[in-house]
Amino acid sequence: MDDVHMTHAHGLFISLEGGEGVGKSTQSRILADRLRALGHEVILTREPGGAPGAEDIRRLLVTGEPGRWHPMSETLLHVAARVEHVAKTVRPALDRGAVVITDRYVDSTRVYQGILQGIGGPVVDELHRIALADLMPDLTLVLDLPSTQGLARANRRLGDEDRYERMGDAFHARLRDAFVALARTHHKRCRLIDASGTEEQVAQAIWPHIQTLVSTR
Ligand SMILES: Nc1ncnc2c1ncn2[C@@H]1O[C@H](COP(=O)(O)OP(=O)(O)OP(=O)(O)O)[C@@H](O)[C@H]1O
Ligand SMILES: Cc1cn([C@H]2C[C@H](O)[C@@H](COP(=O)(O)O)O2)c(=O)[nH]c1=O
Repeated sequence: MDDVHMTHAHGLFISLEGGEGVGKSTQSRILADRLRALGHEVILTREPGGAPGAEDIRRLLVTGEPGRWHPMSETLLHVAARVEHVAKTVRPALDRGAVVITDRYVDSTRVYQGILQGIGGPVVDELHRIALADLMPDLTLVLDLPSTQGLARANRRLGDEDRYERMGDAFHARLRDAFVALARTHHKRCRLIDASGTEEQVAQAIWPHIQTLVSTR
């Protein structure tokens, strides 16, 4: 079942999703630059993070040992970070008509915690309904790349924020499959993008979807 919710009135809400190192940050930046060049106000943000309290929570999630949290604690930390992010950054920007581009959002919780860490999709969706009033992106770009290639890219620029990268090869292979399945399930909102080309090729694959979205608003 698809899940398009139009719970904001003015701006455009775009999320980028996928496994580690698929190019979400790179493509978010390219997209923001292109939209700004057309005169749009663009807020480029990320999860976990994107607001002061959410960035504090991010440190708890992306550093340390892979098993440091119970999966439910981990889920609640991501939801708490998202509440701060949406309240302080996303909603105010959408309310004044800006384009918000976020590097990860609730689909990451659905896949990482809901599927891979066993919390269950319905539990994640219920938490999202309670805590975020079901706010969903207008468009989600799911970047797809074999997990070994993504991890090789990600490992080139790792600092100490490597907790998820250390969750193992099998975890990351399953992650890719889960994102592809999610994109197919939520096909009205999601676009599956082949992320194996150059930065420019991937950006060219993304742009027509953005033009369609902007022209229909
Ligand atoms: N199309 C591409 N081809 C080759 N390298 C790329 C491409 N896109 C991004 N990279 C490089 O791969 C690395 C990871 O890219 P990026 O940070 O954009 O990915 P990400 O999906 O945001 O990663 P993470 O989920 O780990 O934060 C960076 O060093 C970036 O320069
Ligand atoms: C939003 C969100 C994120 N995660 C994980 C996925 C990533 O490994 C890290 C964030 O690191 P990035 O380099 O900024 O992509 O957090 C998660 O497990 N659940 C979530 O909801």
